[in-house]
Amino acid sequence: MDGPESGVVPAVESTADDITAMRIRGAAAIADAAATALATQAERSTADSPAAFEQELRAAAATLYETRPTAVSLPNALRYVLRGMDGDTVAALRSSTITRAERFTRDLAQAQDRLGEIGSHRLQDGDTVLTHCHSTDALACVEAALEAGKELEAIVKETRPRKQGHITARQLREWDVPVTLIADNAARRYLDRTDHVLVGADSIAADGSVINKIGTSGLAVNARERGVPVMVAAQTIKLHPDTMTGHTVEIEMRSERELLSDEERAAIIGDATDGDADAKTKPTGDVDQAPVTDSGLTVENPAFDVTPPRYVDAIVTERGQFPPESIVTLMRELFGEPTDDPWES
Ligand SMILES: O=P(O)(O)OC[C@H]1O[C@H](OP(=O)(O)O)[C@H](O)[C@@H]1O
Repeated sequence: MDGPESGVVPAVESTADDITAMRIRGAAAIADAAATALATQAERSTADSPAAFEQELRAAAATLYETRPTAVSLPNALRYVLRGMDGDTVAALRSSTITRAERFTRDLAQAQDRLGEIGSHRLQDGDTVLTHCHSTDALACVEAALEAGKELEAIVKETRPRKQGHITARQLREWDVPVTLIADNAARRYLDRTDHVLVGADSIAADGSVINKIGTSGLAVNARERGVPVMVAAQTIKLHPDTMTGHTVEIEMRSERELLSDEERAAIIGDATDGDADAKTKPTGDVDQAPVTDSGLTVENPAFDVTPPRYVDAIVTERGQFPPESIVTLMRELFGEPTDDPWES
């Protein structure tokens, strides 16, 4: 149930819209926004019984959960906050939920700082890092290295189609790091000048596979061929508990409009009147159904890919750095046996 009858407040709907449209993006930022939205739901709820309050919170979590499928930090954040909802009265439930969400946000920031410090030890004075997309966890490693007095340079992949590499470049320039911005296709050539490939993650699977922005896997394979180590910066909130029981991570398929304008589509298929992309594609995020076209032109836009563990040298978390093959030990320790999602009841 969605909409006013579910009791979900407009602020939660608006956060969900922002995540779907990627106005809020990046796995950590999404988790932070989702936890904050649950706190807002708790604060503004007009539920008149504990059961109604809990039902509203579950509906709000479900609304947020439905936005994007790949970054596990989102369901991990929702689960964490909902499991802290405790009390026999609406007032007690409200206050425990808000406290839990605030704790989540605080812990998230602290974990990133700690991760950054650990990751910075891998970076030597004078090193050049090559980045893909924009990851606050990856940048935390650079920031900590700079604070330790090391000088670094960066080669920044543009990261089509949404060019999040520009966000990385802007942040690095604010820190005075010399930046060389390159097209994605140029990455292999620049690996000769690279000391570390440094990327973030949206999810880490139990076998140590890294699910990150599309293009990460090709970059990692090329880096291995060139002998350049690949370092993945990922807080433990990126560990995907369901993969311990054999589930795979859903790869988000985004709109073809991120790749192709109506005009470009019309130019390819040779029919200027036939440019309405929405009329020809299944909705964004539906991975089971490939876009359907009546023009013979199919456009696919996966947002993420899977890098097998053999191409990754280290996963850096706030709990230390791990070879990817041993990450499952940390997952068992943190998550134990997976249980049902609290919003699915
Ligand atoms: O949590 P932090 O390290 O900031 O970001 C992690 C990852 O989230 C982003 O996904 P998107 O841009 O939301 O599709 C990128 O794939 C990035 O590597």
